[in-house]
Amino acid sequence: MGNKMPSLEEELFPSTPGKFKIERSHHMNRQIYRCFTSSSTVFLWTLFIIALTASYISFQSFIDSGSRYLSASWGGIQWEKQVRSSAQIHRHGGMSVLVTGAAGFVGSHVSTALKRRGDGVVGLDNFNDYYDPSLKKARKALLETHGVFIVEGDVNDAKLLAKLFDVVAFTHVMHLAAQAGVRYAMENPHSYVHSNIAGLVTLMEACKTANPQPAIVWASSSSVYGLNDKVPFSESDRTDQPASLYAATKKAGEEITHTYNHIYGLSITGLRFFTVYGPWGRPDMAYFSFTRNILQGKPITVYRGKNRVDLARDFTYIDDIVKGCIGSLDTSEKSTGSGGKKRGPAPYRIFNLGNTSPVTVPTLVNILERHLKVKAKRNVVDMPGNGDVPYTHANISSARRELGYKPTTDLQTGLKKFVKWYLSYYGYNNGKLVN
Ligand SMILES: O=C(O)[C@H]1O[C@H](OP(=O)(O)OP(=O)(O)OC[C@H]2O[C@@H](n3ccc(=O)[nH]c3=O)[C@H](O)[C@@H]2O)[C@H](O)[C@@H](O)[C@H]1O
Repeated sequence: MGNKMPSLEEELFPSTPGKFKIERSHHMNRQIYRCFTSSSTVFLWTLFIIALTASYISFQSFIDSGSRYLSASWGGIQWEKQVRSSAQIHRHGGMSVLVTGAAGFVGSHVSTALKRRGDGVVGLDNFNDYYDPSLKKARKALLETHGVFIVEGDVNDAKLLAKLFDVVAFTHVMHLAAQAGVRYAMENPHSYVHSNIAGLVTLMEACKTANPQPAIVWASSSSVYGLNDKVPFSESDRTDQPASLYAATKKAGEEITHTYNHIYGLSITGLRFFTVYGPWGRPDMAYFSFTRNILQGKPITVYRGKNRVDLARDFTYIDDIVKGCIGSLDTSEKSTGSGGKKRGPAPYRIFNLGNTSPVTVPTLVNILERHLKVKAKRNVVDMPGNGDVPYTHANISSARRELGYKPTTDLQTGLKKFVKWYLSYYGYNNGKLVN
């Protein structure tokens, strides 16, 4: 009877202090030990899992960056050095310009002109095969002799754009990278969405985030006038009736850039180019492909409009366009935002850059025949419903007033220069192929 069963409380907290001490400390030690061993196990396991996750993530990013450096042609100390040196400004009050589409027709000419007068220029081009990439490589090689470095990459590559803005505080972006061509849009519609819409948005995102934000000048197109039949075309005319997907993406570009101007304070100038031609031009364009076919004795297809009316274009010579581009860069005011925040209103401008004297396509062929001294084999067909418009004619009074734009080259003179370049580039001597 004397052996009373200890209560739970007594077992845990016995009344004899010494015992309590011993018992308690012994018990507590066991508890603490148990507790410690279990929490240390958890702790160690947690540490182990964190370490494992961290090493997995860093391994992944190592693989990612490794493969990026292996597959992409950008990045690294040497690359950054080339970018910085190309962006170097060599005149007082000069600018540093990122030229997208720098290996393209207009891009290569604008880049050369900027570099010549002492501005910093970094090119960006994806060298796609819409037309012979060897012509783009040749333009690149020529630009290198002028000290312009072209980064091989796409405007859809946000990481590359961020890197470029990280390496150089560009004051301006001359955005000329695009999927060009009116009729090709029926063959490959998605390439227009990829370059002219998605690529433009990616570039705008990079520009709005950049600090300082650059001012942007970019290539829209005369094709935005679409079915508008009020001539000459003025910037305030209707542009809501595009005749091709190409035109629709350029018009969308005007709206997209307007949004970035409105929300983020980006300074925007959109240039509506009118059928630009000249040396180092685009082989997909009529004057270029006609020249090739005439010299090779192949027939050319000349489209004709409704009621047998000849098609006509306000053909504009490349040097005039370059002056318009540079005038736009020089007069564009600064963007007002920084770090993605607007600080005040910024300018939003649109200009026609044309020649103001439309010429019919058959007249274009006559001029080429004279310069080439070869008769064309013409195949005249009714214009298929492929996105073409019958006639373009620019009213350039805004550009004249605000940019000092004044075209000086007529089609006859401009084509003479083109033919001279064509013959020497493709190795013709007196019209005969020499290599
Ligand atoms: O101003 C623009 O915004 C656009 O200009 C240019 O488009 P277009 O004016 O269509 O130039 P281009 O193809 O040289 O055809 C010229 C004429 O030849 C006719 N044409 C064409 C090909 C052919 O085989 N036969 C023919 O008669 C044809 O019907 C047309 O009447 C740019 O390519 C474009 O990217 C965009 O920048």
